[in-house]
Amino acid sequence: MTAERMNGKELAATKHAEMKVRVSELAKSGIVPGLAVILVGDDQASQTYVRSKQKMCEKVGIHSILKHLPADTTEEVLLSHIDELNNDPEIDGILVQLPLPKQISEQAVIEAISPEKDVDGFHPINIGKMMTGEKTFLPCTPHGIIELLKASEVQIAGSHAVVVGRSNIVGKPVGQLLLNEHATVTYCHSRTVDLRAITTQADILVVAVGIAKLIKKEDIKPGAVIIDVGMNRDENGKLCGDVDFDDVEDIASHITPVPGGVGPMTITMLLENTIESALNRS
Ligand SMILES: Nc1nc2c(c(=O)[nH]1)N[C@@H](CN(C=O)c1ccc(C(=O)N[C@@H](CCC(=O)O)C(=O)O)cc1)CN2
Ligand SMILES: [Mg+2]
Repeated sequence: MTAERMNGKELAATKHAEMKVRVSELAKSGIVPGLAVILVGDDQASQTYVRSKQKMCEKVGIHSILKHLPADTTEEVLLSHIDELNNDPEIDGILVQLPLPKQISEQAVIEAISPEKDVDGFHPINIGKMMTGEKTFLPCTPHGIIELLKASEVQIAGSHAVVVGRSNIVGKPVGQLLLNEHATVTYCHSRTVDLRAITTQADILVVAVGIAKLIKKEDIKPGAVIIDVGMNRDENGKLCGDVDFDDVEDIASHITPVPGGVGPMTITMLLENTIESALNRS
C-alpha cells in the first residue's frame, strides 16, 4: 500500500478560487479586506513567508500593507505601530511575523493586537474561545491541518490523535482543535519518556518538532494518517519534514508531503480569517 498524499497546494488553490469570489462579492458593498503585515528584521525565511502572504493577498483581492522594521526596533516602537493599525478602519487583520528579535516580548506584542483583528488567532482571548469551542479566529497552521483532514475524509471523531510538539503556534492548538472534533488526544514532547510506545498507538499522528526525519516506519501504526509540520534541511540541503517520508510512505494510509502539504494551508487560512474579519466590519 502506498499512502495517499494529502495535497495542501491543491486544496489551497481551490480555496483561493472560492475566496476570490467572496472578495468580489464584498467589493459590491464597498468593502476591500485589508491585512497589515509587520516584519521586524531581515530573517530570510520570514521574508519569504511575508512575500508569499502578500502575493496570495493580491491573488484573491485582499489589500495588504507591509511594515518592515529594522532588527533593532524596540518593543515600544513596535507596540505604537500596532496601536495605529488597531485604529485603522481599512485594516481588518494584523499579523506580526514570528519569531521576533530577542529584545521584544512576543507575548506582549500578541496581546497588544486587537482580538478583533488577530487573524493569526494567537491572542489569549481567541485562544480561550477556541478552547471553549466558540466561533473565533483559529490559528492558521492548526486550522489548515483540520481542513486537510476533512478534505481527505479522514475520520477524526473517535480516533486517537497523537501530537508530537507543544509549541504555542502549532502543537498545543492543533491538539485542541482535534479534541474539538472529538478525537482522543495525547501530547508528546521533549520530556516524553518512550515516544515510540505512544506514536505507534496513533490513528492520526501530527509531528511539529523541527527535527529532520525524526519519525521512521517503526514509530507509526500501519494505516496511520501522518501530518508532517516540520520544515528542515536534510544532509543534502533538501527541504524535508519531521517524518522520514520514504520510510513511512508504504505503511501509512495518508501523509502530507513537505513541501506542498501543511505549509500552503497556513497562508490560505490566514486569508480566510482576514475575509471573515472584513465581514464583521460594522
Ligand atoms: N505570525 C506568524 N508567524 C509565523 C507563522 C504564522 O502562522 N504566523 N507560521 C510560521 C511561518 N509561516 C507563516 O508565517 C509559514 C511557513 C511555511 C509555509 C509554507 O508554505 N511552506 C512551504 C515550503 C516553503 C519553502 O519552500 O521553504 C511548504 O511547506 O510547502 C508558509 C507559511 C512561523 N511564523
Ligand atoms: Mg515543541
